[in-house]
Parts: sequence; structure tokens; C-alpha cells
Amino acid sequence: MTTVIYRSENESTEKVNNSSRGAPLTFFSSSMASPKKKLQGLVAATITPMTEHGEINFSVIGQYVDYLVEEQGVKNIFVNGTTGEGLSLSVSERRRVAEEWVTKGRNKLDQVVIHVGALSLKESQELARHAAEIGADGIAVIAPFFLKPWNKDVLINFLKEVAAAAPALPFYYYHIPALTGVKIRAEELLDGIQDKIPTFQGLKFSDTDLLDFGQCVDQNRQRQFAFLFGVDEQLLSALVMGATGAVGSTYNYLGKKTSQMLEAFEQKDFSSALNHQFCIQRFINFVLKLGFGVSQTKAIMTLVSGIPMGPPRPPLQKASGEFIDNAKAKLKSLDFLLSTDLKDGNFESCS
Ligand SMILES: CC(=O)N[C@H](C=O)[C@@H](O)[C@H](O)[C@H](O)CO
Ligand SMILES: CC(=O)C(=O)O
Repeated sequence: MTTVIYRSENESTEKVNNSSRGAPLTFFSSSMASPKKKLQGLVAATITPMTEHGEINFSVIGQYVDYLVEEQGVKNIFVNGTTGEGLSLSVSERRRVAEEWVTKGRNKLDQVVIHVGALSLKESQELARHAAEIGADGIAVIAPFFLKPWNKDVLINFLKEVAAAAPALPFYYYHIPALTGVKIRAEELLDGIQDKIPTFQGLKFSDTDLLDFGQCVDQNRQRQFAFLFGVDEQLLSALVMGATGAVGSTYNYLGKKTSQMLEAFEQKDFSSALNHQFCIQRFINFVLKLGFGVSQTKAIMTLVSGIPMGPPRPPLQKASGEFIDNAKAKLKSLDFLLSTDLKDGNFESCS
């Protein structure tokens, strides 16, 4: 079970973490080796920067961390997922990328969650163990998507074997049926999941089925799970449904904007929250119509942050020059570019 633990002013026991003294600081699950804060708020799904030759460009990750924290106010990351092309990297690359984010994020980021899903259980377990060794804050796993689990129990058994390789790390199931083709409903999967996976800590839900998402929340109200929504253009609806946070690609460059929406929602200023969501939707709707995926996310992040993200790895193809020009004009008109020299004063009413 989960309990909130408090630390008193003069307590001189082992340092739990660097949060302020006397505050309710962590959610501690007795099944875990170490106390962990609940993952909440915005989580950026990190891009894996690459060189023009298609190798991982580790050299910009430190800068990338600073950009997220200082410019976007985002302090949680989700590494080697869809946006990070995790499934297009070798196991050794995935290990090195995870290590670099953990190292560069130390004392800067709140949580680093590593996606360790793979088609091979062995590889997934190796990555889970590795995530624990390097001091990551959690692991997430998608459903294996070539030889697929055909029902809930079969999928849970796979996830359980992975989770067991990192028994001290919070475990998140990453539900993304459009990409995995595994359409087992999350609500069904969550039913009784902690009996099988004691480290289960939450769900990253990347689907538009708000009935399924709502029922995940409703049926698990007593549990301190994180319900992280993954469709950025619909986040406000998911907040209404009980989302406790969000993982997404757009928080890399629209983190600040999206935080304004979260704040308005928290203040119960729903009309402002809706305005913020509509502004974000205008951008995402625009790029979706041009063709929007990981390649385009890399190009947009390069544009907005100034940090070179490089091309994607095949089979993905570099975003076209035409896409970049159009996306840039839209970002400008919505006032979504942070640096002033790119502004031209011709705004839609979004700032
Ligand atoms: C399929 C995919 O990559 N989904 C991302 C995360 O789950 C989202 O962040 C989307 O990129 C975003 O919602 C735009 O559609
Ligand atoms: C968007 C997301 O969560 C991912 O890239 O995995």
C-alpha cells in the first residue's frame, strides 16, 4: 500500500531526497526498495539527437536538459519512447542514451523514466536492470508488437517478467494501441495488476478512448497510480477525466504553454484553460494536416530550441523544407517561439 511520509524539521536520518523539509515529500510503497515521488505534471518524451550521419549525438544532451528545465519549465522526461525512436536503436545505444540523460539530468531533473519495451523479453529485462543500475526513477514498457499477446493475462505475464528484472523501480505500462496494434483495453489490464506486478505505479495512455481512460481512473481511485495522458492535443479532456500528468512530444517545445493550461485548470479557470488548449490544438491540427510524426518533431524542436536534433533514423525520413517553413510560420503567428528575434508581430490571438 501507499502512504505519504512526512519529514520533520529536525529529523537527521538518511536523506530521502532534496525536497523542502517538513513538507509531504514522497509516496512510499512498501514493495519498493526506495521511496519515490509520484510522477506528475508534464513529462517530455525526449528526442534522441542524431548527427547528419545517423549516429547518436550525445554531445547536446546536457544542453537539452538545461533547455527543458530553464526554457520550458519541464523537469520530468520519458526516454527512448516513441519520440526517442527507442525501438529503432540498438540495445547498446539505448543503454548509452539512458545513461547520458540520467547523468546530465542529475540535480536538475525530478524524474527520468526509461522506456525499456522490446520484442525480446531478454532485451527488455536487460534494459530494465540497466535502468535500475544507473539510478533511473522508473521504467515503462509497451506491449510487444510483432508476436503479440492476445489477451490481458498473456500481456500481464510479459510485463511482469520485465518488471521483476527491476524490482526496486516504479513500473509504468505504456498503452499505445495505434502503434503496437495491441488493443487490449487499459481498464481491463489494470484490473488486479498490482497482485501480479507489485511495482506497478501508473499508466501512460496514448489513445483517444476517454471511456477507457476514465474507467482506469475511476476503478483505481484508492490506489496512488499516476495516470499520464499521451495525446497532447486532447490533454484538457483527460484532465477533466482525472489525468494526474501527461507525457508527450510537444512538451519539448510547448511545455511552457501547456503549463499555463495546467495552471488555469488547477485554478478552475476553465475558459482560460480551454483557450490554451485551443491554441495548442491550432498548432497540432495544422502540422497533423501536413504530416506530423517523429521526424517533424525533430525539425520543430531544432527550430524552437536551436539545439540540433538531426535527422531521424530510417525508416523515418527527414522532414521536408516545406514542412519546416510552414511550421515555422505557424509557430510565429501563434507566438509559440520563445526567442524574440524570430517574431514578426503578425499574431493570432493566442499569447
Ligand atoms: C504517437 C505519438 O508520438 N504520440 C505522442 C505521445 O504519446 C504525442 O505526444 C503526440 O506526438 C502528440 O499528441 C501529437 O499528436
Ligand atoms: C510521446 C511519448 O510518450 C513517446 O514518445 O513515447
